[in-house]
Amino acid sequence: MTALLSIRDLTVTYRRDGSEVAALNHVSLDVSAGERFAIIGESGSGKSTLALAVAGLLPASGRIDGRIDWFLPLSPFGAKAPPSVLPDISPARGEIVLSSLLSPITDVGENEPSTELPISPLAGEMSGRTEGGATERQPKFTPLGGRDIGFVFQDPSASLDPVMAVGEQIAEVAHTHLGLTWSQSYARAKALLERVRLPDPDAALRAYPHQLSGGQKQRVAIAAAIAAGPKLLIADEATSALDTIVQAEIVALIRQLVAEDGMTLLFVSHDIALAAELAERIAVFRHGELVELGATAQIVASPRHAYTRALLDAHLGLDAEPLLQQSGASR
Ligand SMILES: Nc1ncnc2c1ncn2[C@@H]1O[C@H](COP(=O)(O)OP(=O)(O)OP(=O)(O)O)[C@@H](O)[C@H]1O
Repeated sequence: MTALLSIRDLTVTYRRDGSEVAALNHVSLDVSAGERFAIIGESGSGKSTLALAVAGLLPASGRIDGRIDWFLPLSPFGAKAPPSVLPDISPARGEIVLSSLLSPITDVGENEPSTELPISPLAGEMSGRTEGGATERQPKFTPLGGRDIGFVFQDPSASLDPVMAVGEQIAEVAHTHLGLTWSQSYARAKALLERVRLPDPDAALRAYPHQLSGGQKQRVAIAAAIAAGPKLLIADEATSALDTIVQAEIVALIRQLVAEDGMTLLFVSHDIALAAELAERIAVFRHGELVELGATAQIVASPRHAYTRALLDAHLGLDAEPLLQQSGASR
């Protein structure tokens, strides 16, 4: 499988009240294009930090070291993002590198003359390490939140604008990132509301978030996240606030949308059962460290790390059958 994302030696430290909190410690992993990849671990293990770092959404208090390399196909809408919507990545916070045409940087010279690439690996470099005195470069291209990366957060009430009709919120993504007219954008918003199976999409277009249930709001948030056709969908505890039945519906919806649109999924959850249901591979985090990474079947059937075993045991103690069935069904 072709890599979409390569993370190398990623370390994230937050500054808080004059002290430093290590959230991620020298994490390296690859995510393949088109795979469903889960990140699991207990609260505080660094899952959200990894998701935010990948999306370029870490808060200013987060210091990032290491590399995140992207292997994205070129956007037909131009390589340069409007500066106002660039993710918040400051030059001192690590290095994010983009390669194009789904070719790893090392392969660029072999497959395509780099002079013919609209975006060269160098031009795609987001920022240099300035603290060590290296040359600072202006951001020229970065995977763009909303266009290349769709992000679904745990709480849709916090991610949706309470005073904007949901149709407008979805249409705005399409208008901004796809260059559609407003009427085309609203047509796309309606089609997306149908795809996420909101009852009466016409009425839903004009609804405000407070008029929808928690599950319906999360469906709207998912519609907005995929409105520009991102390559990567990140769902960070996107079902955790929902009751079990709605949770299962949303997981099924995410699985379907990811398959239909050929997206890569980064599914962040504290729930190993949900992860096993959805993901092809699972990465287990503890205290900011990647302790185990493997195919879902291997993780569930023969975990190598005691911590993974403990997570499984904790789940099995509550509800043994579904996890095993779900992991079997996921393959
Ligand atoms: N903005 C922040 N400022 C300071 N420390 C933070 C910040 N965000 C996270 N942390 C700390 O970083 C560590 C990792 O947090 P993170 O939210 O990534 O973990 P998590 O596994 O996603 O947990 P949860 O499931 O509870 O969100 C924790 O110790 C947390 O307290």
